[in-house]
Amino acid sequence: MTRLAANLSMLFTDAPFLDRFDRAAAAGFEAVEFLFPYAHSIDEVKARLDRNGLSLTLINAFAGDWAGGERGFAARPSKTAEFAASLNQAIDYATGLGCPRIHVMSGITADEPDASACEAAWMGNMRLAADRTANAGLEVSIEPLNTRDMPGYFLAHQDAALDLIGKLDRRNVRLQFDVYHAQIMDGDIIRRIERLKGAYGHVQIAGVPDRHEPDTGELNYAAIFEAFDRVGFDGFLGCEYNPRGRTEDGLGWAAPFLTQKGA
Ligand SMILES: O=C(O)C(=O)[C@@H](O)CO
Ligand SMILES: [Mg+2]
Repeated sequence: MTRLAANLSMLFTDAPFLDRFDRAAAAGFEAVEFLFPYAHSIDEVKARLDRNGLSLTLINAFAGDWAGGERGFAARPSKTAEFAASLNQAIDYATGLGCPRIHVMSGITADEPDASACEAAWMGNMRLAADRTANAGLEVSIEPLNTRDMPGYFLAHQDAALDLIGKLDRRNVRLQFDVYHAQIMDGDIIRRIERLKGAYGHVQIAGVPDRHEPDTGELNYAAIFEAFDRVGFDGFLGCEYNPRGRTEDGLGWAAPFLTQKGA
């Protein structure tokens, strides 16, 4: 069964962040995800989830100066203190908000002088993340990002991320399988959904190549939804795209999977 989560960092962005929860629920979503809730208290965010009966599927740990180009710390040898602080904060939010999963970003490492030091930093930081989140009953996700949108990011390919997860040897770290990034970098989406079954705990979707609604472009999302069903994926598909216009006007493709309000 296809279950959708609205990504509130990208959908309904004509409204202030806290009002996006109301808009997502009114549009028929039962779940949401977002990158960084940290400008708001846990209580403020929880009140919006509760009053709309929404569950939360994913948050990101703080990733640094986003506008300045930072994209997390895990693979950056000089940022271990920032990493630990962002992890503790994210665990507090995830626990307080009933969110099962934290996306921990690895960082831009293209300019780091020593690639092996980046991998060593990643291993150490991610083991810390895995162990602390496991104690809190949470999962960590890592996400390869396409090099067109995110040049220099530490993780770009699905198989490379899987290799790192294998070396990490922690059961609560899994892939965040973003179909948009995976198609741009690796392709072979249906076979990949089958082959990586169990290795991804969260999925995100968007049209390719423009990152708009998943109803145009080079991917056949009806077949992709069927493939996730066929392999028994029972998590949420995060709608992480830039709407072509007002979010609600572009939700025709999602209508079969949204709660019909007033029905
Ligand atoms: O850009 C994406 O895709 C995401 O999922 C964000 O969390 C940033 O990595
Ligand atoms: Mg994503």
